[in-house]
Amino acid sequence: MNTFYHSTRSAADSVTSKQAILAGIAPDGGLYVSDALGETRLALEDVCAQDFHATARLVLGTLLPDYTADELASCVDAAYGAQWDSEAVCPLTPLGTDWLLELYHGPTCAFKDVALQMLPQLMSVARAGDGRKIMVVTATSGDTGKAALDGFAGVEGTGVTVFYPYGKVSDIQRLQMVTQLGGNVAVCAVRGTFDDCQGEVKRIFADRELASRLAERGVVLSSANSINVGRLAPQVTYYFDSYAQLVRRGVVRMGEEVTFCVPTGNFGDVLAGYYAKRMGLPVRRLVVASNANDVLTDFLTTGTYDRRRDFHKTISPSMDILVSSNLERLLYFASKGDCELVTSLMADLAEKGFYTVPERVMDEIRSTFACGRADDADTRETIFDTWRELDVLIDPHTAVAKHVLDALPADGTERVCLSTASPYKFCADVLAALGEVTDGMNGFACMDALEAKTRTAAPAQLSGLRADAVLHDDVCDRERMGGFVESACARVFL
Ligand SMILES: N[C@@H](CCOP(=O)(O)O)C(=O)O
Repeated sequence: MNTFYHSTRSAADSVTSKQAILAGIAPDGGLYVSDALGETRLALEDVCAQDFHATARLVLGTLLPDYTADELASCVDAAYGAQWDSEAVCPLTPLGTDWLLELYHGPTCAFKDVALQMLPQLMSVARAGDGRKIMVVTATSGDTGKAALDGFAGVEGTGVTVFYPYGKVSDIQRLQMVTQLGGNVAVCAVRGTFDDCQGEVKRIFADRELASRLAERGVVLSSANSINVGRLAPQVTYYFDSYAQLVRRGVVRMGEEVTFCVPTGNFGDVLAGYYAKRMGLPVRRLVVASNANDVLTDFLTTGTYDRRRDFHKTISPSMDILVSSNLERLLYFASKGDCELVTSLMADLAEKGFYTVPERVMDEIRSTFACGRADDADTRETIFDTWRELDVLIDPHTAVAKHVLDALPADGTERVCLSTASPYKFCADVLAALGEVTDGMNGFACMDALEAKTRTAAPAQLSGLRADAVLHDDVCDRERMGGFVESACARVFL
């Protein structure tokens, strides 16, 4: 057996990437990592000469080595087909003197589709011949939820349960989730924050009694969040592919370094950029852009990660996160695989609410990562200026990243701003940022007004929501989430 992945908190037990994907999270609460990361560097000449699909096969073949080439080829074809409204999948377009990497051309209009059109394919291959059924339990601050629902709806042998924070996602994000069709889906709002949802989902994964009750029915739990390596690996593709687009446009010479700026919440997206760098992509800087929930900016500046702070509800809700799960993977790699250190830092976070990282590890992190923040006023101003000066309509998360990028001193590299969602998912706040009065207007009135003002068109899958019935109206407290998952398993699988 090709043993390849182990927990960030212990290297004692290894599993294949298929097993890691089915499990979602390691039994000790750590995240699955591979010490082979960086051993195989992708040939840039190949990457620059091929399309997104071929690069996806190359990236996944490197990170998930126990999948066969044929298995990956059919996963890639199924994940990146006609459900995308751009043949390029993730096109790169000019943004003034920088570049916009448009990651929202998939079925749910957010970057999560890149991985969540793929994860169900990877899981189906991994569970072939395994009679167990999988309930994919997902916490979302707005985008992952719908992308997971869309990806897993109707997939044989799997179910998907999504928890989102009540009143803390945009109107359109909520409607995308609560109108989801499918006999294997469940959606529930939670009175609390995304961190409450994610924290409880992790506790549910660790609940041995629940696991044994579900096992009696042949059900196991897994994750569609970026804690699952099957979520993370597909996101590496667009870093390589965007670099290839820059080379093909003639603005970057092969081998020349590039800077990426990433709107960041759970740290999965920017970590995928770090994986790309370790796999040979010439990256000068990965810039972590935060909104007013700037725990990562403070961490990268001071070396102390401190979640004991006020939570801010912002106009970039998908980033309203104070516990960025994937930072644990970066700590593992930056400490050169020090599981003991990672375990003690995570224990400090759980018990004291903060941890401080040794300076040598911070030096390693800072050699690649930069950071910055944008509050809501900065975000609105950036949406307004970008539209007025560049004729480019961007969503609030992208605006956070653009604000941070604009504030950085130029470093001579070409710079790519990751655009993580369609502005129409946040039409009320985008319309208001453009100077329009939105009082008393619902999401669809704002959508119509935004189309009229900007002469752009809302994606059909968002404007079509107005005709869809609300199918999921459950709301619960954090303590009831485990019970909700168990009932969902009973309904979906029995
Ligand atoms: N920003 C996310 C939060 C979950 O992050 P993930 O990448 O780990 O799924 C969201 O929009 O749900």
